[in-house]
Parts: sequence; C-alpha cells; structure tokens
Amino acid sequence: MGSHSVSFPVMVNGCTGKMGRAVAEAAVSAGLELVPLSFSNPERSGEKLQIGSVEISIHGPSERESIFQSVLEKFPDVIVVDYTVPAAVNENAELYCKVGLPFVMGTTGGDRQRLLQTVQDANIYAVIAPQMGKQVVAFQAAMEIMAEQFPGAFAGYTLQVMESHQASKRDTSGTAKAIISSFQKLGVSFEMGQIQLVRDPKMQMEMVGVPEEYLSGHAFHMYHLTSPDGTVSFEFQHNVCGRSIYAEGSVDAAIFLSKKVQSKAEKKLYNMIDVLCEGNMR
Ligand SMILES: NC(=O)C1=CN([C@@H]2O[C@H](COP(=O)(O)OP(=O)(O)OC[C@H]3O[C@@H](n4cnc5c(N)ncnc54)[C@H](O)[C@@H]3O)[C@@H](O)[C@H]2O)C=CC1
Ligand SMILES: O=C(O)C1=N[C@H](C(=O)O)C[C@H](O)C1
Repeated sequence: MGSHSVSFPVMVNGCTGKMGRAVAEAAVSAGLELVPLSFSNPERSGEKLQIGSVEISIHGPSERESIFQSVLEKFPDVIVVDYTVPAAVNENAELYCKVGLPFVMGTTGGDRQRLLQTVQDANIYAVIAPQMGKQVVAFQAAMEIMAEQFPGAFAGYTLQVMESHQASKRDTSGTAKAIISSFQKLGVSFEMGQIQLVRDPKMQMEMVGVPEEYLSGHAFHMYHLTSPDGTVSFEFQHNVCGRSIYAEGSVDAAIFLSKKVQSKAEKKLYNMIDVLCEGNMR
C-alpha cells in the first residue's frame, strides 16, 4: 500500500489506450486494487491486458450497463476512472450516474455542459477535469485567481494560442480551453476556434521542439499575448512529455474522491483545482 494508506478498488475504462494503461499502472504502484475489467471500442472486445499481476478483460461498449452493475455489487467501494474518447464521454457518464458509480472523468471533449448537468442531476460523486497534472493544475488555478482578482486587466490584448499533441488526439486541448476562459475574463477577445492545433509530427519536431521519442505522447501549450500597440508581450508555456503527471494526478483524484464518498461529503462534484486546494495531490 502507498504512503497515503488507503486502498479501494479502481476500475479504469479505456485501459487499451495510453492514459488508461498509465493510470492502471500508477494505481497498482499506489497500492490500489485494480478491477480486472475495462471497456474499449468493440474491436478490442475479448482482449486480455496484463497490468502488474492483474489480468484485465476488455469488453465492448454494448456490455457496459450490466457489467457496471455487477462491478458495483462485487466492489461496492469502487471508483471508476475514465480515459476513453471524446465521443464516449457523455454516454459513459450517463451510465456511471445511472448505475451509481463515483467516477473520475479524465477524458476530454464531448458536451461538457451536458456532462456537468448529468452529474448534478444524478447527485453522484465525480471529479471532472481536462488536466490532471499537478503543476499544470496549479498554473490553471493561478490564471483563474488572476482573472477573478483583475478582470479586464488584459483588455485589448491580442491572444495567440498554439497546442501540439500526438497525431492521434481527436479533439482540441481541453486544458487550452480552460486557460483561455481565464484570458477571456481578463478582457481578451478570443474564440476557441482560433486555437492553432499542431498534429503533424514533422512540424512538432522542427517548429515546436517536441523530442522525437515523445511524438506519440506529448502536450505542448503556448499562449502569447500582445498589447494593442505591440510594445508589450507576455508568453506562457507548459510543455509535458509522456503521461506520468496525468496518471499520478488521476490516482490522486481517485483517492480524493474515495475519501469524499466514505465521509459522505455534502459537495459531490469536483474539479482538479478542488483536489489541489484541499492538499490532495502527492
Ligand atoms: N485529464 C487529463 O489530464 C488528460 C486527459 N487526456 C484525455 O484522455 C483521453 C484519452 O487519451 P489517450 O489515452 O491519449 O487516448 P488513446 O487513443 O491512447 O486511448 C483511448 C482508448 O479508448 C478506447 N475507446 C474507444 N472508444 C471507446 C469506448 N466507446 N469506450 C471505451 N473505450 C473506448 C480506444 O480503443 C483507446 O484504447 C483523451 O480525451 C485525452 O484528451 C489525456 C491526457 C491527460
Ligand atoms: O490528449 C492528450 O494527450 C491530453 N489531453 C488533455 C487536454 O486535452 O487538455 C490534457 C493534456 O493536454 C494531454
């Protein structure tokens, strides 16, 4: 068992993917009990995956509801962690809510308003955040605080945003969208459609500076602000190679959520800034 001295079952959906696998491995390292079942797309159904000493059976989406029911019966203290695909976000969340499974939603995209509404209506415990990396969450929180304290401070400034991710990433960075919402409160006029997405590996290496070994898993973000007369500029960057800070953060979120469930906390819906603020990131 890890230094946090709690153990509970964790079911990771999307174990066939990069994040799902990284979270499952981090959960085992932290001493949590891995549920030997996970969901993927129909093509992966029937596969087996070895994570530490646990053999995970992969199921297709059509089997979700009945399996979730049986998981809850067998593992009543389970926390689900979801790292699937943007197209599955809303349906998965609706099923977790229907069955009564507390969950950490790391998957980005989908209809985020609907997602929050689903959880609120069902009154289920959940942590939902597009970014689980502790230091990036701290940066996100700092930008939110700046926007609350100094609304309009950057009025008239021009914003350019570039984000580079592995070519397989289907959606625009959810983290960039969260940071931009703070810039908007600071007075900057910017539409999410203006974000420059880099998905071409050659450009990533030559223009963005992504190391070749991280082309298949990286998240580089750059925000550049320029004053109306061009005499003042600001630049913020957060560049992450690999998956480990998100995997560790996801385990922190699961531990946090488990404590909230066990203590029957009144508040049920959280984001990663809540997890960080309560000192729950290792
Ligand atoms: N919150 C955070 O800190 C982070 C969030 N992400 C997000 O996590 C998600 C997954 O990212 P990766 O693991 O890099 O992608 P990936 O493409 O490596 O993995 C996704 C997995 O989901 C599976 N899948 C497809 N349809 C499914 C369905 N209907 N149900 C269950 N599984 C299904 C795929 O077969 C694949 O194995 C993305 O939305 C990404 O933006 C990624 C990194 C950090
Ligand atoms: O898909 C990824 O890789 C990432 N997705 C998250 C996002 O969309 O913000 C977090 C990070 O950028 C990595």
